[in-house]
Amino acid sequence: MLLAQRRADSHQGGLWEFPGGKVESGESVREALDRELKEELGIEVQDARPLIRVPHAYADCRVLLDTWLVSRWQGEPRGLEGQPLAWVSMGELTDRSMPAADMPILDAIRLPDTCLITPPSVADATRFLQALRKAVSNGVSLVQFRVFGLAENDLEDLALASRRLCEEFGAKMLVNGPLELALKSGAHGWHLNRRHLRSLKSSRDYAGLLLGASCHDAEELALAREKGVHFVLLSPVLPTASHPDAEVLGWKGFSDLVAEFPLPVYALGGMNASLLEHSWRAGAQGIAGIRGLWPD
Ligand SMILES: Nc1nc2c([nH]c(=O)n2[C@H]2C[C@H](O)[C@@H](COP(=O)(O)OP(=O)(O)OP(=O)(O)O)O2)c(=O)[nH]1
Repeated sequence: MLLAQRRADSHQGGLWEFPGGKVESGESVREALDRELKEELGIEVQDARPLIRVPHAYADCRVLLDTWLVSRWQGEPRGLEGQPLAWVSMGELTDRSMPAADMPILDAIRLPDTCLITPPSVADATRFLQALRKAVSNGVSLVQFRVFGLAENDLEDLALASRRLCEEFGAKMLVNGPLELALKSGAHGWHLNRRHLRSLKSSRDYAGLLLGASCHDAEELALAREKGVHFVLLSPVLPTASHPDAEVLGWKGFSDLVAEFPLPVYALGGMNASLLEHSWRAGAQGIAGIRGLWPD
C-alpha cells in the first residue's frame, strides 16, 4: 500500500493517509481519483475499483471517504507536492499514525473479496475436508465454519481439523456457533448470528478474535456498527435455491443499505464468482456464499 504524509498545517496534519483529495464540482468520483493521483503522485490510473465508503464526523468537519483500490497504473509515484511517501506491507499498515476515519479502510484492505460458508449438514467428514482443502488451496482465504447436527465431539474434531487446514493455506476461519467452539478449535474469529449479535457486550471483550455478523436490515447493521464487529454479511440479496420465495433485498436494496455504512459488507444470497464485480459496484466488500462457492 502507498501512504503519504499530510502537510503539518492541513486538516489531520502530520498523519499518514491514502493519497487522494476532494471531488470537484461536475466530476465523477473516478475522474477525481484520476486527477488527484496525477496531481499528487504523477501517475496515470489504469485500473481501479470501489473498496469502501466511510462517512466520519470529526470535531471540526464531516468527511465521506470514497475509497478505491488502484491495482494498475503507469508511472512511478513521486510526492509532487513535497509530501513524504512510503510503501508499506499489510502488516506494517497499523504502524503508522493515520486519521481516525481510516480504520474501517484498514479492515477492508485486510479482508479478501470472497467469504466461503461451509454447507451446514455434514454426512461425511472426510469428503467435507477434501472440499475445504480444494477451496483454500484455490485461494479462498476467509471461511465461515457453520455446521449443525453433529454430536459435540464430532463437531469439535471437525472444527479443529478445518481450522488447521485453513491455516496450512494461510486462510482465516471464523466459527458460526457457540463462542466456546471458536475458542476450542483455535479459530481466528467468531461469526455472530442475530442472537449472538444482540447479546454481544462489546467487541473489545473479544480481543484478538476477528468478529463478523449476519445482518438483514438497517437495524441489525446499526447494531453491528455499535458493537464494533469487523465486518458483516448482509442477506438475502438474491433468491436462493433453498429459499426461492423469500423476500430479497435486490442489488438496489443492498446498495441503499450499505452506501454509507462504514464497515466492510459481503453480499450473501444467490451469489457466485461471476457476481463479484457487480457486488463491488453495489458497494460490497465482495461476495459470501455456500452453494455457489463450495467445490463439491
Ligand atoms: N486523501 C485522504 N484524505 C483523508 C484520509 N483520511 C481522512 O480523514 N481524510 C480527510 C482529510 C481531509 O479532511 C479530507 C481530504 O481532503 P484533502 O485536504 O486531502 O483534499 P485536497 O487534496 O482536495 O486538498 P485541498 O486542496 O482541498 O486542501 O479527507 C485519507 O486516508 N486520505
